[in-house]
Amino acid sequence: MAGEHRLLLDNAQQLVLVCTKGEKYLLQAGMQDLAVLDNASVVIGTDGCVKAVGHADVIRQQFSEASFEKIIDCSGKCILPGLVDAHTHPVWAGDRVHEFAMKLAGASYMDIHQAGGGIHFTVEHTQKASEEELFNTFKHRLLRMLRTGTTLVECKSGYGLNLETELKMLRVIEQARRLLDSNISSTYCGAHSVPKGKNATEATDDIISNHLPKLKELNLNGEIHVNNIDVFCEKGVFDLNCTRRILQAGKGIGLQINFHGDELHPMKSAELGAELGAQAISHLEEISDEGIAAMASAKCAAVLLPTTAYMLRLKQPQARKMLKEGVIVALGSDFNPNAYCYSMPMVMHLACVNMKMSMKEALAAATINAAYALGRSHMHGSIENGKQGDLIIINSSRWEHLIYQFGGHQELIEYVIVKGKVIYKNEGIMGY
Ligand SMILES: N=CN[C@@H](CCC(=O)O)C(=O)O
Ligand SMILES: [Zn+2]
Repeated sequence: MAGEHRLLLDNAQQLVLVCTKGEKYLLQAGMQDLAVLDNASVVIGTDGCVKAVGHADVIRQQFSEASFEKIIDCSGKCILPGLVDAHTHPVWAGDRVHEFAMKLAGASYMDIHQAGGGIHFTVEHTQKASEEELFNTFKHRLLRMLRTGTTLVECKSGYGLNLETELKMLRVIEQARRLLDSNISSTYCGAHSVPKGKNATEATDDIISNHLPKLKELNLNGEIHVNNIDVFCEKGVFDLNCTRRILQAGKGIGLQINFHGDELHPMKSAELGAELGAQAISHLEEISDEGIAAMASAKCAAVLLPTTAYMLRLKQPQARKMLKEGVIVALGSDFNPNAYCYSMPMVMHLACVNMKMSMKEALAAATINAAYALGRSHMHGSIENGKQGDLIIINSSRWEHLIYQFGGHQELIEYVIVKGKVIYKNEGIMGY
């Protein structure tokens, strides 16, 4: 094959494709057969998409007449798809390190929330922050995520609660979508908490009558691109009825339903999500057996968040039961001021140790299935012809090291590539 191409990744020890037949997601059985090639190469075209994958000698022969803007020798290294983080809250001002100390001393997440801290604390600071300040900190966080291998990330609003600040957050997400290399799925989460001075029904009415019509207008005229609608469906926050009303209204303006459910109390959120055709539901530590069955048959992805269960010492979500019963299991970092973790390699490690997933299951959950949870698995989540050329190269001869070396991703990840362009190269310590 002649012609000009953007990138050749030559002769990797292992090339982890994840899947090969255009699967939109992998269920438990498919996760066991994760597609991995030995001594393999990848070609990315000038449009940023994958043009060829295969054994190195075959690719060399096929492309002997071609020219490449860049060639990377991957001998002894592994190539994996860019990681997908299916759940983050990355736009905010004011950290909550003081609350971490309170939780270590025994306070629960809800104790702090009901005393006016938690999300309320972050809302107060985010409302006061300028758009520029929010963008700068958000940018820094996205760059840190990229360095840990995340190339597609879901980003929520939800620390504004009033229309003005929610829109400020969504504009910040939009600016990043336009200016930075990260691929972003944007989520309106105005129902993240009940704002001070309103009850849940009043907040629900405000969202449906004022927030969503404005979002629809801004989405239509292209000022912002919001993809998903989210609600924190929880005892003392938004009950099932308010959640249903908000999600239905969001779906009515064309947003995918992707919400927080069954985290601290059993709420029947999973049953509701399945009924409403939700693309995904996150947390699910308290899901019912009926909820698991309903999500499996509705093909509604379960976005499990191992950092939250770990930091809040919650019971672990039942990953094994969900996998066994045919639920599409995905992973997210839940990066937020409560769970300060950017790293999907660490999330996969926690999923393996605490939720008893295998490394293959964790990788599928952090790639193709996380992309499915965002409705993006036709272009992301695996290395297949026609998909976006988002990849990471690790300096190890076995891909499992990305999960095994807890916290070792900083040294292991040598390149992060988005649309065939190297956007991060780890140069190591000076002089070594
Ligand atoms: N549970 C609700 N929302 C977040 C926490 C947000 C916060 O505490 O600021 C979560 O997914 O864990
Ligand atoms: Zn969350």
